[in-house]
Amino acid sequence: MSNPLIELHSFGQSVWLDQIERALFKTGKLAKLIKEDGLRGMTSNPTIFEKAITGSSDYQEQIDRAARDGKTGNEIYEEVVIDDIAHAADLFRPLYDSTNGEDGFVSLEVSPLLAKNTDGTIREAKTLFSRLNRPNVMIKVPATEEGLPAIEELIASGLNINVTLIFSVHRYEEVAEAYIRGLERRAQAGQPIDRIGSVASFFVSRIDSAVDKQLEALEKEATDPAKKQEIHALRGKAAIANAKLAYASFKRIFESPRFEALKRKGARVQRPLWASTSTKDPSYPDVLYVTELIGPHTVNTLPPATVDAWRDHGVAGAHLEKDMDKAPDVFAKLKALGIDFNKVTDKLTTDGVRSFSASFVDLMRAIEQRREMSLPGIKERHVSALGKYEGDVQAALQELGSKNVIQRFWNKEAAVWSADAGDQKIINNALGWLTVTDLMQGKVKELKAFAAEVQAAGFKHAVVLGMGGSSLCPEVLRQTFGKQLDYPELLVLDSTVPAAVLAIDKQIDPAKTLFIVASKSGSTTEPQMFYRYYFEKTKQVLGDKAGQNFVAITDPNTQLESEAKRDGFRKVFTNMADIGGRYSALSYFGMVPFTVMGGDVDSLLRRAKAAMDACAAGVEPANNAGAKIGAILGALARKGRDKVTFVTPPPISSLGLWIEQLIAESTGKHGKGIVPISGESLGDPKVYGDDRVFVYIGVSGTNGANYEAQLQALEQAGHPVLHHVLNSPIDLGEEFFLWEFATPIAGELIGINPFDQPNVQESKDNTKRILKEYTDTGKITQLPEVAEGDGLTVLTDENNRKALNGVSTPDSAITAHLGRVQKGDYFAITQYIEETPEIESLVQQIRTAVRDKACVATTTGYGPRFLHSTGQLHKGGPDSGVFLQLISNDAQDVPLPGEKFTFGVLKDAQALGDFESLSSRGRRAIRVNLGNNIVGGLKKILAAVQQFEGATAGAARK
Ligand SMILES: O=C(CO)[C@@H](O)[C@H](O)[C@H](O)[C@H](O)COP(=O)(O)O
Ligand SMILES: O=C[C@H](O)COP(=O)(O)O
Repeated sequence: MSNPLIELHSFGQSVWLDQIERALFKTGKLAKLIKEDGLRGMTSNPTIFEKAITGSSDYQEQIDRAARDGKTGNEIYEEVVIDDIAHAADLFRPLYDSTNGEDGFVSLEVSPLLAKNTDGTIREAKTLFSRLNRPNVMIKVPATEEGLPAIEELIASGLNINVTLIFSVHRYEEVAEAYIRGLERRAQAGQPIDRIGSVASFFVSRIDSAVDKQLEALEKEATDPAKKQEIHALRGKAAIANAKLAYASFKRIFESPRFEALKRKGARVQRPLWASTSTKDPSYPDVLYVTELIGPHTVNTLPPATVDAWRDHGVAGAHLEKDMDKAPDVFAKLKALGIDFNKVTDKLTTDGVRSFSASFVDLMRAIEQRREMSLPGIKERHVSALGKYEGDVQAALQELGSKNVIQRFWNKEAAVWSADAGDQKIINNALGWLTVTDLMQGKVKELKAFAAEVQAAGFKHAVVLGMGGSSLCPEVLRQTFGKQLDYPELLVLDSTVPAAVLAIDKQIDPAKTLFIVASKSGSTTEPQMFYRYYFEKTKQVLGDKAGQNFVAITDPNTQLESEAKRDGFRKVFTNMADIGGRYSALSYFGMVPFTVMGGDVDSLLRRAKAAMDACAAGVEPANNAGAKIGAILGALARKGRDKVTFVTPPPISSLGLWIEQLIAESTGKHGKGIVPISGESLGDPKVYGDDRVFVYIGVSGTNGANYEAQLQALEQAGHPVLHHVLNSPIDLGEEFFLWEFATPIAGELIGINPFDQPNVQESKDNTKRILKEYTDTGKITQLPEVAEGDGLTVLTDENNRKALNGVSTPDSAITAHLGRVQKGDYFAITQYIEETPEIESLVQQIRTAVRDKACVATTTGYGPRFLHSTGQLHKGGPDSGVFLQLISNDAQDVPLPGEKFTFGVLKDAQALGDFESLSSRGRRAIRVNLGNNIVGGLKKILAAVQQFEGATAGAARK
């Protein structure tokens, strides 16, 4: 009996298999298909690989081995797919050779995340082709606009290319043109063209699925039975008609004199390859897209079920060229019904890229998950070199054990931290974060559904409007993971500086932006103002639909919750009330923005869960990952090493922003506190006093090695050094939990309540008073001037002025201020100015100069952001801070709807309120007004600091 699969070849059609999985080789099934069914090639795509790799255990051993060898997720992916493609290509090689390169090809697609990136596609295609190093491999490139030039270039470079995701005849023709141009370039350069293989994968069934859906709706709407019938008759017609038109173009193009010239040099036609040829509508024959598309110089790539169906009951015949002239009628009828076919094919292209990308991302995440399981656990990745402090830390761990602190912590006993009834009330309502990871793991589905809704609504940006605990985690995640393909870009606004607001304005279109108003209390001034400002702007473009561009994250029953309901917000995420701001990273506050930006929330929470387990009640202090960090910080702080210096290289360099708030706000009170130092560059051991402990947190396989020598030198100089090596950036989930757990442990050891922030309110109250003064009088009282000149003005309160000893120029005021720094102090630069790369670089240069000249720890913080972070420590912590507040004039101010004050006035009030809080405590502080020229002013401050005579590490100063 003849085999219908083999018969297709006598009509000029090659059957390829649209499938790959390791079992095909292991069972010998592929070899059998080639031998017995005349299979002549094979195609893969990201969805096929995703199903193969995640759906069987065949790949696990290889992934585990590669992970243990230190390979990244991407390297593992390439290794696995390259192995499969190579294996298949080797099985097809005899056919390739015997047909002189006509058939026997196996295709591997470039990452679909490169579909809009011409250069990236070219680079990756060349890498894959050369790594495979086999003549019968085709690299698949999507037929996007950006894919077309890549196709031409790759053909010209001598690669075999399978062009995928072609839906329209117009795009098909562009693909053929790119192929021919590529060949012409080669021929002109005198290179051979007889061994270049290429197919154009024209997608079939998806056309019917999309058109039929529209026809079904129209049929439902139609009342006239004849009309209904006419519409019904068009179902299942568009895909084949479209393919026939593409085939007509194929013939015209490849029978043209232009191609004839190439043919004479050995060129082969670029065969149309029918893809997406399994039947989707069960009411159609299961071999519909095989029967109708049989013709010379074509390929049909069939999934296994269609191969089996055709073998079983396929009847071959030359149908493709039948009724070609009737194909245009189908489109004329669709047009008459109002169906825009171009729109259909455009959408199919976009959806096709999106769906391959989604498969690819899911696959990478699955590999990552598997990789994680084979990698060292938290314990093995944490190393601490404590030197002479080892005994102190052991004693602290014993103290924790004897007081049963860990079990009591998990039992949520407020008495661990305070005997005071007021404190206990706060603590009892602040420990929800301990178990929020479990809760959030149950909400992943809800979060992902929301992200899909946001994606489908076409938002280009998502902007978090919030402060401190409600914005810092999203800021870290945004900086770490960056824009994800097909998801809105995440931005965070946590500044009232007009230039910062304008910088966001410049980037977004309110009509295409999702605003995430994030405020635990729901009444914090800044998010309230941001909300008002952007709601007004959005109303101007969307009218009473503006609420659809807003979501809120807030506690139950807050002012924000009722406003969100009033304004018709798209959604309100009601967070758990028993989680304080700085402990809310793993709750809705961190996870909603992360999911909306397309982040891998599953993995992040899984990593947090692993950290939770490593801190569990049953794990004794010495082995308890979080308790150990807490014991080290607490014990060292008690020994005067209270400056925890974080070294966090890219890609997680922003992590310090988040940890800084957690530690400073939790421990900086009642004259005590641990001072987090983040973002300070590493220096020579001689610039550090004996008040430091260093914490390196880096991602394995990145640039950690660059820091090794410096960290070792610090260790040798007697500084305690902790190392945390993350397997990948997604381990931030682990860090979030670990530091949340460690900080209250350290707090217990130094004797404070880590869950309140008694002095934050004070600056907020000052701000309110100053704003009232402004609305009543139209101005803000200024601080007294100390010195003025060269564009800079130095201002401060009476006590500080006296301490500066009659200085007359800004330079001398700055150096005199530096002269007040003593051993064990920290120098804090608090800048209420916009953050640009140039400004940030100058601020860091000033900071480094201060550290190196005065030999003290330094911090920097953009206002008003730091008021919700290190601001608590500045006021409530030890009197070891020396402050340099920087302000400037605003080149452009931004009015606030419904208020008499502007963003600029609000920022000025916040800066003054902050200064007054420091002043009322007799803190050493000056303000420098940079005037209109921020960059110029910063350069002058830098020069002044550089003039400072300096100190040697640890030297006491007056
Ligand atoms: O593009 C090629 C071959 O070049 C195919 O692998 C192609 O990706 C597949 O046929 C389709 O993705 C399958 O689509 P569908 O049947 O799921 O609609
Ligand atoms: O850290 C928290 C900030 O002070 C903001 O508070 P909020 O979330 O209540 O607006």
